[in-house]
Amino acid sequence: MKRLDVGLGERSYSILIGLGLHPSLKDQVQGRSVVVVSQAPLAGHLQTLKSFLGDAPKSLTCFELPNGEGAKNLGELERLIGCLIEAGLGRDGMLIALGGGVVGDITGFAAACYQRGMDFIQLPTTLLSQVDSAVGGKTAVNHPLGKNLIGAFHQPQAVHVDLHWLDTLPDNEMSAGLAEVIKYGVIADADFFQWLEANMAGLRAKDKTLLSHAIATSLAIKADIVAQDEREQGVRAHLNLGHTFGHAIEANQGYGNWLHGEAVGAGMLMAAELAKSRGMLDDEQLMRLYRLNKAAGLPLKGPAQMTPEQYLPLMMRDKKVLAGKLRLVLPKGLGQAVVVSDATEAEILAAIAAVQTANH
Ligand SMILES: NC(=O)c1ccc[n+]([C@@H]2O[C@H](COP(=O)([O-])OP(=O)(O)OC[C@H]3O[C@@H](n4cnc5c(N)ncnc54)[C@H](O)[C@@H]3O)[C@@H](O)[C@H]2O)c1
Ligand SMILES: O=C(O)C(=O)C[C@@H](O)[C@H](O)[C@H](O)COP(=O)(O)O
Ligand SMILES: [Zn+2]
Repeated sequence: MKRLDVGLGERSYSILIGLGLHPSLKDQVQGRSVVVVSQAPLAGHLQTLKSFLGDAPKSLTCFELPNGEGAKNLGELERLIGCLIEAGLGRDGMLIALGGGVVGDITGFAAACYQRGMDFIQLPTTLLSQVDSAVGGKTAVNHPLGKNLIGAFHQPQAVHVDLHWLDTLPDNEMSAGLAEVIKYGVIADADFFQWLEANMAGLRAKDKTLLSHAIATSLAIKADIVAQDEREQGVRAHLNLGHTFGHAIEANQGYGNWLHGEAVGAGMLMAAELAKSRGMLDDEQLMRLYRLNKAAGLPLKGPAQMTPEQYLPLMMRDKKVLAGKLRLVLPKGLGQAVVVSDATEAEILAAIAAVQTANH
């Protein structure tokens, strides 16, 4: 079992990564009224969780969210809050998110809102949620006009990562998670990027030793950044590499038609093309990113029907926009990132077009 700590003073918590659930999870729910939020594909894992918790909770209610990104909306949030009220949850209750980023983000937001704030635990079951969304306290639902536009910063009490959960995860969801893993290499760790180049096939084959290393390295980077800048006033923006483009793709295509990780994968290439045009990335570094995304099974282009011009208004809804100016995260070589606020429309359109016409 590996343990990492997210150091946020009184909001600090631990991340436990291993095969099987850690006994401390039982202590965390002991004697409390619990609502577990999950989805249909997790039915087997939900049964295992219920058996593991046994009679530790005072009561346990299950709430099933519909499948897919389309469920991360205000209507489902209202339905979930209705379930909490009917289950008689008070502020001393506990929410558990058993699922991927969709379950984690909406459950976290419900925990932030319900009775003005209650505890919740993240049990992330997709690779993406294990390396990224379960940690850091960004909680949200989508608005039809933009991703994650309604949300709050609200940290979980604990994050438990059981590698067994990934056994049932479909291949395209593994690839989506690998996009965020690659992101950490690009923004913060050139050695990790190189390690990913050497081990991508093994990761896709779900080798547990490799996955454990990739998850722990990713979360160590994320925990360090979040501890420095919980509310994204500075360095946390680096975790958004590729997302200004990627969120535009998700909103344009209709939520769920492009997976978040797929859109981020294409978005990272667009940011990298822009960085190359500014001399911040050389040809070889750019090619390495294309090759690594390809090895991860990620798309190497944005949606064919989406024109570069269609990206711009959606990108302007990004939460990093300040004083009406778009701020973009760009790679600076491999292993570092910077935020720029002077990218012109022409540069952005050219970067998108470069990805759309590249032949890799
Ligand atoms: N809060 C953050 O910091 C943060 C970070 C990254 C992404 N996100 C958000 O996360 C969401 C994407 O999360 P995701 O990629 O986990 O997608 P997801 O939550 O939609 O899960 C993908 C699919 O896999 C199923 N599934 C989950 N675990 C499974 C398992 N073990 N076996 C079989 N099926 C399983 C789910 O039911 C779902 O159908 C997006 O909404 C994105 O905006 C948030
Ligand atoms: O934790 C962060 O900070 C991130 O940016 C992680 C991203 O992978 C994640 O998709 C996040 O939800 C995007 O943030 P947003 O503020 O653009 O919604
Ligand atoms: Zn993301």
